[in-house]
Amino acid sequence: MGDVNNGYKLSKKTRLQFGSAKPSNARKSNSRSESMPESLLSSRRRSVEANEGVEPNRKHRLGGERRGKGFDEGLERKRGMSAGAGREGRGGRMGSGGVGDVKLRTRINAERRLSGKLGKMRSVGGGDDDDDVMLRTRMGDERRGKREFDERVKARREGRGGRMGSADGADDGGEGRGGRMGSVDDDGEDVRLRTRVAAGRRGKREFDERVKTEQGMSTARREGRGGRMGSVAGADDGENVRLRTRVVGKLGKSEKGFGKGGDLDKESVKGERNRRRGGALEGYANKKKDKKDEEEVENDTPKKRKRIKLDPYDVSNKRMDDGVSMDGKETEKKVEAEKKTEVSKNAQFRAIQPSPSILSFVEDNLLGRRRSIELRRAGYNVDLSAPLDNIPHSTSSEREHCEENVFRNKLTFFAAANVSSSFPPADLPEIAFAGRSNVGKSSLLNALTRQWGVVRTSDKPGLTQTINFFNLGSKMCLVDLPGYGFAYAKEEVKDAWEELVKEYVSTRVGLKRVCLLIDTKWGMKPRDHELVHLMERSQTKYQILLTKTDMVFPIDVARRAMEIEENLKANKSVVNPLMMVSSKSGAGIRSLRSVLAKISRFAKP
Ligand SMILES: Nc1nc2c(ncn2[C@@H]2O[C@H](COP(=O)(O)OP(=O)(O)OP(=O)(O)O)[C@@H](O)[C@H]2O)c(=O)[nH]1
Ligand SMILES: [Mg+2]
Repeated sequence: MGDVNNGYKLSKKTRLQFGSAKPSNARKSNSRSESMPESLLSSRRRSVEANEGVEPNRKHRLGGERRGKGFDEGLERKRGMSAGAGREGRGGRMGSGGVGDVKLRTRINAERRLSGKLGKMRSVGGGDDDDDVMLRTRMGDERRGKREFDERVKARREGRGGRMGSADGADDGGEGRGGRMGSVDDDGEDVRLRTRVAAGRRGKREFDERVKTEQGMSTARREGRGGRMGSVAGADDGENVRLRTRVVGKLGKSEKGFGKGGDLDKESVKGERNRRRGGALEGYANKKKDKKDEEEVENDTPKKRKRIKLDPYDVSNKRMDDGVSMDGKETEKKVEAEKKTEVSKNAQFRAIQPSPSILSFVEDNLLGRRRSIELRRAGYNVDLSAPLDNIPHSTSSEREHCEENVFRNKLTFFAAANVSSSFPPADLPEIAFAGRSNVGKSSLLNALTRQWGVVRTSDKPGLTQTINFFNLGSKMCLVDLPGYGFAYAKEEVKDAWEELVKEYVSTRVGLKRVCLLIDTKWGMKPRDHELVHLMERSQTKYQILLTKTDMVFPIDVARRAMEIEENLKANKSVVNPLMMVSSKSGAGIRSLRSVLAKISRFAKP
């Protein structure tokens, strides 16, 4: 057993180290081979065991020398082959050094073949066996086949055309235009494959030609040439129908889009489409149409449209100008209505055409709002209070005396009454001044007598709360009445004032005239009319005085005067003319003095 191991080890060392053996390696390998199982021992060992009777070491040495000699010869041959035809792939074998080496090389070659390196390897040792022969034959065939293939490709690139045939196969009857890649072994399988590929190319080519033709025909239809799409292959079968459908879809047009002259085999396309859908849509459409017809037959009367009923009190659906009453807006609308009424009254007021006498009176007395420069041009000294009550173009720095002698007397307060029983005895002709609160009654007394400060005045309505009697000398008595209407006083107090005034103007003996003061800006109010009716009933002479004329335009002063005269022209107790005054500017004061002086002059005690 130890010889066998030594023979195995020595042959390997010999191959690697040209036959030299080393005892140390033998010992090492011996110890290793003892553990090697019997099944793994190679045929090489068995051949060594066949040389029994020879000293193992000597046999090994002789064999190694012989093998070394044969190896050298094989190596020389191999070098020559490698430099010549061996490199060109013609094969060739290296010589064998011995019988044992044949199987070893065979084994090594088999291992190398398995590793895929066979095509490039050369046999190290000699010795031919069947496997190597077959292997080399196959390798040579492959090399030849590759070489021939390369030659064909080269010839084709140089433009010689033709087809790439197989190395040893027959031509399969191709068209010759396309050029075919041949296989090394042109057997039946290759023929079928080429046939299939060629058929696929022909199919694609025919499809492209069809598409091109149909595109040309569709262009011709657009240009009005009409015509019908035919089948490229002749018969109009299902394949052509599908093709046209694809072409139409590709062009982005339905068959209807080709115009009236288009004869695009609509039935075929429609049939194809229905065939795809299975006719389900058409059946559904027909059923729906039939059902609609039945409903129309049953209901002869046309359907009524649904009308949406709107809630008139629903604010959310209403436009703003619908006039719907909304919370908090009723009062606003009332105010707006009143404003409209006021606007209409103002419009009526502005439509009044004053009489020429009134207009001339207004202009002569410079009534209405005037500018100071205008007053200066008229010769009045604007630095004085109530300048228009002065003499125009006066050189005196002081106020001239009143032209009416009666008004040159001193104004003296002598009685106040809040009830009728408190009235003083009527010894002098009395002239009373009545009107709404804050209309300027007390101010007018001061302006008439030019004695400012005798009668108390205030911008606060309701200052005068009793009937105040003033003597103007011994000739005349001036009476300041409390106002009526709005005042800063209690309602019952105001009612008492009104009753007292009414009693005084209706029952007072010695009352020669009641000057009813009316604010020029606002005109007569209902309470003014009440007092007018009362004086009409009591036949008390009254005369209308427009006050605060300096607050409005002259034309409006004339309009107001005209308006009041028109309203009171039917009254019998009213004394004309209507007087227009301004305690502030003094306009119309002199005219009023003249009127009142006549009363005192002609009044009987
Ligand atoms: N611009 C202007 N203001 C006047 C005129 N007359 C009076 N006033 C002012 O009107 C306000 C009221 O004047 P009064 O004379 O107190 O009025 P009244 O009628 O006596 O008022 P009662 O005593 O409350 O009834 C005062 O501030 C005056 O200055 C006028 O002709 N023009
Ligand atoms: Mg007063």
